Amino acid sequence: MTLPDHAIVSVPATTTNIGPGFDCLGAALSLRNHFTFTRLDQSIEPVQISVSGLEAARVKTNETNLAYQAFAKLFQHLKQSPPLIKLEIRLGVPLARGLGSSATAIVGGLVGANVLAGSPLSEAELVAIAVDMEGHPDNVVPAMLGGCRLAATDLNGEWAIAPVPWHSEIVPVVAIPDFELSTAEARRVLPAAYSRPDAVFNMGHLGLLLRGLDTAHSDWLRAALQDRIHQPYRRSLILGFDAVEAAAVAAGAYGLVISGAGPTLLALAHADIAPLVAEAMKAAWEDQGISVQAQALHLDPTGVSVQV
Ligand SMILES: Nc1ncnc2c1ncn2[C@@H]1O[C@H](COP(=O)(O)OP(=O)(O)O)[C@@H](O)[C@H]1O
Ligand SMILES: N[C@@H](CCOP(=O)(O)O)C(=O)O
Repeated sequence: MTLPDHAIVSVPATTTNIGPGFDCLGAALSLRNHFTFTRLDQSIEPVQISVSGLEAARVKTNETNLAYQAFAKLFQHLKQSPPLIKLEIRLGVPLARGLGSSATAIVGGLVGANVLAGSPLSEAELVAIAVDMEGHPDNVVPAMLGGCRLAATDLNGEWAIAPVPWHSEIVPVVAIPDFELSTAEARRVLPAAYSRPDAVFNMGHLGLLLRGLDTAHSDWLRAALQDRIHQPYRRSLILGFDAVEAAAVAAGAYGLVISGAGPTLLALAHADIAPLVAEAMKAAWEDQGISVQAQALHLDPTGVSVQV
């Protein structure tokens, strides 16, 4: 069998948690990173990496690059040496902002390696390795599969993944500030255990959110976006959170949550007012002296895609 020498892998950004769905709910968004893998016959280095686009200078160009680490991990899983490659990365997803940039790198590297290896692994096997590398499923699952997804383990510890219907009138609006917050740092502030009232609060709100996303029932959505598992501990890491939340709600959003581990803030809004909500969030954050990019996005239905 002749193995492919080339693969262009495109992976969407993701927004996760969406209020009460900590570490289990996430949705793919209409921003993408591209990873081009080309097999080399000869090279002094195992990988030659170049990065272009948004904040390119901040991405590592040696073997510690996360996309390359994922590429090498897949060959390690196959008990093979990774081929010599050139890896070209084109960035459209801002780094360390709570939009799943690390998940794009993990999914991009694993899928690129699988293509160059002749596609020996199934989608489910790739998802399992990706979750293992990322440490939680909510980014890598929608990055791989597209849409909004809920992921939980089954009785054997395998991932049971359900698509979450998302009403077309509900628009995700993101405000992306010009400062970073690493996911590892934002996880360190979380408690190790929670009270029964807090657990019950989040179970009820996650259930309500799933029904609200399906129906666009505004009262359910307004109530559902509350959370007691991560946001109470993280909001103080995000200067301007209260002002941006107040502005989004005043402009008519159903509510505002931290996207992933932050610092990007995500409002859900009816399609008719989404651009106004984006403007209000941007103005409120700029009033705090912070540069911000705000935009109404849409859900990415596709997930990872490959051109050989
Ligand atoms: N396209 C990429 N290629 C290689 N590594 C990346 C890429 N995007 C992100 N990373 C790595 O992931 C880190 C950010 O991960 P993380 O703190 O989890 O933030 P995010 O919320 O964006 O996933 C970056 O500092 C970088 O090391
Ligand atoms: N559930 C995770 C999600 C982290 O997402 P990221 O996009 O910030 O990497 C968490 O909340 O820690």
